[in-house]
Amino acid sequence: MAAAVKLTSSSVASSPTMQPLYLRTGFHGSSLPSSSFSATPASTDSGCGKSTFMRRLTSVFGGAASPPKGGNPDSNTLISDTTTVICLDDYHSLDRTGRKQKGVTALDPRANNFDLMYEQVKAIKEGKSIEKPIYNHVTGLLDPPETIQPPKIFVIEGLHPMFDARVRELLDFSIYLDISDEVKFAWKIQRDMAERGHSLESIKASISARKPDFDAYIDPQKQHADVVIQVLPTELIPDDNEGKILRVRMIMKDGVPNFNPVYLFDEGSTISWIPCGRKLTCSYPGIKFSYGPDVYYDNEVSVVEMDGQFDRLDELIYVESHLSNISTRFYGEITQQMLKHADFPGSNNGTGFFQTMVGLKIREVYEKLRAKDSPALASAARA
Ligand SMILES: Nc1ncnc2c1ncn2[C@@H]1O[C@H](COP(=O)(O)OP(=O)(O)OP(=O)(O)O)[C@@H](O)[C@H]1O
Ligand SMILES: O=C(CO)[C@H](O)[C@H](O)COP(=O)(O)O
Repeated sequence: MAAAVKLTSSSVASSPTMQPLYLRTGFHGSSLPSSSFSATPASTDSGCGKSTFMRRLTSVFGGAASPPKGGNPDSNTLISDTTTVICLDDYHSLDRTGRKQKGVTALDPRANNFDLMYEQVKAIKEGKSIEKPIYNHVTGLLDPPETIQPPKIFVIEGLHPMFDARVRELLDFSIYLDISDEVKFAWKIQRDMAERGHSLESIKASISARKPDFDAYIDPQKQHADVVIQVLPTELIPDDNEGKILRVRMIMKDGVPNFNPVYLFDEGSTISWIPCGRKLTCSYPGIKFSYGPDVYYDNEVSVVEMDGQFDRLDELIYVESHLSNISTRFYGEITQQMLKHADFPGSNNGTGFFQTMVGLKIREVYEKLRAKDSPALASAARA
């Protein structure tokens, strides 16, 4: 089963930043059905946290992810025991020079080969290996292809995981990381200025140059996602302009097969909860959770929201125990995952918390699909 997760991050798919991440899982091998599970952690723009989300996701399935052994050192692919994550940048049809000559950005559909993307995602779901191109981010060139074998869970992440209707149809689950302009800017500064030596002007220019195509081609994909993780500035500090405290909303489509939205206290009601006090340590400005039904792009959705940040991750179990439909295998699994990756960006706020929950949801969707195809195999996998 392959899950195609698209981060319209997150992705995985920047002002309002969206990154698409696609996760697709597929069965292969003679004893397995040819159908596959595909999920897409949605995609967002560059620098919106797709990679971080992918690391949380693959960790839920166990095993470390690494590039294909003995292959191109600039491969964008990550392989672990059960999951293979491919980056849709590999379907750029124009290299860096070609885009410059034609005056198009990588976000423009004309710079991407959607026919090949569709054919290859379909082939993986059918249990066939593919010769996938590689876009080399170091040289800006298209390198010779690499062989991708069909994994159990196939994740596609990048800018356009939900752009092409044919590819969308193949996805078993999809996620979009929707980062607001303010937050995207703060993250870009943190990484590109502090860590990569870029100037403030060049970061602003790069965001502005991408914005028209981002709004035209990337952002609209979020309407197709099963889950959108929206990252906004806090509302707990009036006129906050630091962008360090975040308000994060997990928007979950109702009625998605094999997926039951997470809820707080009482399913379907509208809740506002301040968990700070004897069981949860909170420093200024505190933490506020909200939950309730809503409508998003004409779809009925359930939304869980967290504004603020955790002081102590070991106390997270208190919050976890008040959430339901979280798809954990044992009491405290979310807290355990958060503690395991305490050094990842966003581990003290709703970004890490909700990304972890989405990882568990993808695992559950995968297992349910698998159980339908082969009940015996699914129970063996859980054992
Ligand atoms: N949840 C978060 N909280 C705070 N900062 C974050 C978070 N996620 C990502 N960042 C910041 O954004 C940067 C980029 O994260 P990451 O590498 O995961 O993004 P990406 O979308 O994969 O980027 P690219 O596509 O450019 O490789 C991180 O170095 C960090 O500074
Ligand atoms: O949006 C991007 C990745 O998500 C990149 O900008 C795109 O892939 C082009 O790459 P490069 O900037 O290395 O030429």
